[in-house]
Amino acid sequence: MEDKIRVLLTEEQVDQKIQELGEAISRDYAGKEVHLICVLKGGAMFTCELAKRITVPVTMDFMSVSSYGSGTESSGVVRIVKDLDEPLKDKHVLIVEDIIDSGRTLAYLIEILKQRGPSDIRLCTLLDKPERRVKKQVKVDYAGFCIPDEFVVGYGLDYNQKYRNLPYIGVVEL
Ligand SMILES: O=P(O)(O)OC[C@H]1O[C@H](OP(=O)(O)OP(=O)(O)O)[C@H](O)[C@@H]1O
Ligand SMILES: Nc1nc2[nH]cnc2c(=O)[nH]1
Repeated sequence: MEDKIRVLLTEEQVDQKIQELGEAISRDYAGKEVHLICVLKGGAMFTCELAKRITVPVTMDFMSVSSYGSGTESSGVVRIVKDLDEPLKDKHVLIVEDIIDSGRTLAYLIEILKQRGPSDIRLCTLLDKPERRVKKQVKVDYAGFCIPDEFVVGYGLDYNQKYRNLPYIGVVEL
């Protein structure tokens, strides 16, 4: 059965925002190389679109983490399913996520990546749900949109593994 999806952010709004983020990142990293870390699976589409709009030299790596949780809640106990291929020593690391919700996944990830000796670590997310934050120490350097506490899909985000391919952000009307 098809779910009913209400559009929250159109494809044009998302494209425009990614362009702006790409420009801001290119300005801030002028004269440097930025090492993008894509957090799979949700971060894949956003990372690719963002990378296309960054004008400083870019390298990319991919990581997959699984957060033990029930339903739509993450628990903060995070397991690395696929680790990075490259070391982070002396790199300007930019973690790219589709969404920060409780902040549990990122709080854990930032702690383990810091131990690998990067020059600096920043965080870029397409969507932020600040009202939901449990881990207040997670500081978002680049946020596309702050959204209300609704379960969203599209642009990499899934509902039971579906809808990651939607070119817009929507809410599944249950
Ligand atoms: O701030 P938090 O409450 O920790 O939630 C955010 C995390 O949840 C989503 O991933 P998910 O576990 O759904 O995996 P997926 O990207 O493979 O779909 C998202 O990509 C973040 O990694
Ligand atoms: N698909 C999806 N995954 C999430 N993980 C944390 N918040 C969300 C959300 O709103 N949608």
